[in-house]
Amino acid sequence: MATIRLEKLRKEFITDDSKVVALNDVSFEVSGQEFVSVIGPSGCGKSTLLNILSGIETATSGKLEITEGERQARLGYVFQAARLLPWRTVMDNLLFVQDVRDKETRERCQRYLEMVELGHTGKQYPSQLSGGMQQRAGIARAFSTEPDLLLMDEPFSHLDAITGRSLRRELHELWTRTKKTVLFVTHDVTEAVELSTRILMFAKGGHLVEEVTMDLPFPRDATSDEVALARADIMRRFEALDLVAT
Ligand SMILES: Nc1ncnc2c1ncn2[C@@H]1O[C@H](COP(=O)(O)OP(=O)(O)OP(=O)(O)O)[C@@H](O)[C@H]1O
Repeated sequence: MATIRLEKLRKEFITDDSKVVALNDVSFEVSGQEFVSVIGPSGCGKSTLLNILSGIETATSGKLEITEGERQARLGYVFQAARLLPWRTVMDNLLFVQDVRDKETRERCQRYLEMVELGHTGKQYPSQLSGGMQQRAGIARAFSTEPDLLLMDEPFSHLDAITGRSLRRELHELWTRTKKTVLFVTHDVTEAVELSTRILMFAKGGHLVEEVTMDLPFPRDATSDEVALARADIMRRFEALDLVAT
C-alpha cells in the first residue's frame, strides 16, 4: 500500500498564444487501503493529474511523493482501453509486464486471471475476447504485478452499462482482497460513489475544491437509495460551485 503526497502541485501548459492552468496548486494525501476517485467536469485536469503521478508529464511547480515505507512505490495502470498486445496470448500479455517470468509468476498471473473470471482464456488472443473481457484482462495484468498503487483512468467508460456494473463489482472484490491503494479517475459520479472511500472533486481551472469521505458500508449497490442520495449530494455540491463561479 502506498502513500501519495501532493503539495501545491501546479501544471501550466504554455502554447504560442496562451497559458492554460491544468492543475492549480493542488494538495492532498492518500495512504493505505484507500480507493480514491477523482471527479470533475471535462478539462478540470483529471488526466493531467494521472499523467503527472505516472511520470508521463512533469509538474510546473509543487511537491509530489509516491512512497511505500522508505522506498518509491511501484505503480500499476489501467487505461480506458485495455491496450493488450494483439500478437500475444492473454497469459503472455500478463507475463510481458513481469520482472521475473518463472513458474511462480505464471501461477500468480493465472490466479489474477481467475479472479476476474478469465481463468480459461490464458491461451487465447485478445481478438478472441469481448471488449469487457479485454478490459478484465487489463485489470488482471495491472494487479498481477502486485503494485503498491494502482492508477486507473476511466477503465469502464467504453463498456455497456451491464458489463460495467459487473466489472465494478469485480474491481471492488479485487481491491478488498489485495488491499491496494487506488486512484481512480472517472466522470461517472455513481461509479465514484459505489467504489470509493473518498472522492476528490475538481473544478474548472484545475482546482481541488472538495474532498468527500464516503461513509456508506460496502458492498454498495448502484441502484440503492443510499447511493442515489450520495450521488445527489455530490451533484448539488458541483451545482453550488457553478453558482459561486458565475
Ligand atoms: N498537452 C497539452 N497542451 C496544452 N493544453 C493541455 C495539454 N493537455 C491538457 N491541456 C489542457 O489542460 C486542461 C486540463 O486537461 P485534462 O485533459 O487534464 O482534463 P480532464 O479533466 O482529463 O478532461 P476530460 O474529462 O475531458 O478528459 C484542459 O484545459 C486542456 O485543454
